Amino acid sequence: MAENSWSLGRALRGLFVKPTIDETTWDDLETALLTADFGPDVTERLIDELREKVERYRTTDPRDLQRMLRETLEEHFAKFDTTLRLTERPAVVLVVGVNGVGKTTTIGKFAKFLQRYGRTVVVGAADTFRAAAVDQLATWAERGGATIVRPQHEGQDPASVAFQTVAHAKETATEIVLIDTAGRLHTKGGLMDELGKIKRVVEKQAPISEVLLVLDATTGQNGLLQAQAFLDSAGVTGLVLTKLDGSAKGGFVLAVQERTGIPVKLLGQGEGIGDLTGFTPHVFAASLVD
Ligand SMILES: Nc1nc2c(ncn2[C@@H]2O[C@H](COP(=O)(O)OP(=O)(O)OP(=O)(O)O)[C@@H](O)[C@H]2O)c(=O)[nH]1
Repeated sequence: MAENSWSLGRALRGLFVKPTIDETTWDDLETALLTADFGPDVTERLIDELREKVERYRTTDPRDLQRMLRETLEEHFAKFDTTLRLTERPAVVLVVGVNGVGKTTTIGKFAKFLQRYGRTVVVGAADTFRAAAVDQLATWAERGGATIVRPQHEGQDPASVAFQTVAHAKETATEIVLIDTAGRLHTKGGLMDELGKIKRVVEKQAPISEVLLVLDATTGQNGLLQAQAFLDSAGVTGLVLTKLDGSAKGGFVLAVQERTGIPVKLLGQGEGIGDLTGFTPHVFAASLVD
C-alpha cells in the first residue's frame, strides 16, 4: 500500500523494529500519536489501553504492539457507524460548512463517487449570494456528471432553490440530491435560520437523508471551533474531512469523531475529481499503522 502523508508508518518504524518494548517505546508512541493530532485525551486513552493489552498478553515484542495498535484504532473507528444513508428516493443530502474548507470541490467529487455506483445526481446551488461561487459549483457538478439547479437571480432565497432542486429530482427521477449551502452570513443566527428554512421547505417534498459537515483536516481543533454553530444546530449526521493529502494529521479523524460523537463518512484526499473515498475503519487503521 502506498504510504500516505498522514500515515504513522514513518514515525513508528524505528519503534517496531526494536528488539523489545521498553519505556522509550511508550514515549515514542505517545509523541507519534500527538504529532498526528490524535489530541491529548485520545492519545492517553490509547496508550493506557495498549499498556493494558501488552501486560495482559505478557508480550515484549514490538510487532505485537504494532498489531495491537492497529486493532485498537480499528475498534475505536468502528464505534461509529460510518455508512452513508442514501436509501430514500430521492435521497437529499445537505452539504454544510464554513467557506474555504472544500465544500464546492467535495460536492463535485461526491457526485462522481455516486455516479461510479450508478446513481444519478442533481446539485442545488443554494449558496446564492455569489454568482462566481455558483459558476464554480456548476463546473464541479459537470465534472462529477451531475446536473445543476441554479438560482434564477443572484440572492434568490436559498430555500426556494433547494425546493426547486428536489422538485427537479422528483420530476426527472434523479436518485440523489446534493444541496450546497452558504458557509458564512453576517450573523451565525442568520445562517442557522437559513438552514432551518431550507430543511423545512425540502421536507415538504422529501426527507433529508444526510446533513454532511465538511471540515478541513489541516485546521484541526481550530476548524472544529469555526464549525461549532453547525455542530450545535444543523443536525449534522456525518463528517467529511478534506485535504487529508499532504496533511500529517491522520489522528484528527479519530479525535473529531470522539469530540463530536458524529461519524466520519467521507475523506477528501486531493484536488482531482476522483479524490474522495468512503471511510472504512479497517482500511484506515491499516493505512495509519502499516
Ligand atoms: N489538497 C487538497 N485540496 C483540496 C481538497 N478539497 C478541496 N481542496 C482545495 O481547497 C480549496 C477550497 O476548495 P473549495 O471547494 O472551493 O472550498 P469551498 O468551501 O467551497 O470554498 P468557498 O467557495 O470559498 O466557499 C481549493 O483550492 C480546492 O482545490 C482536498 O481534499 N485536497
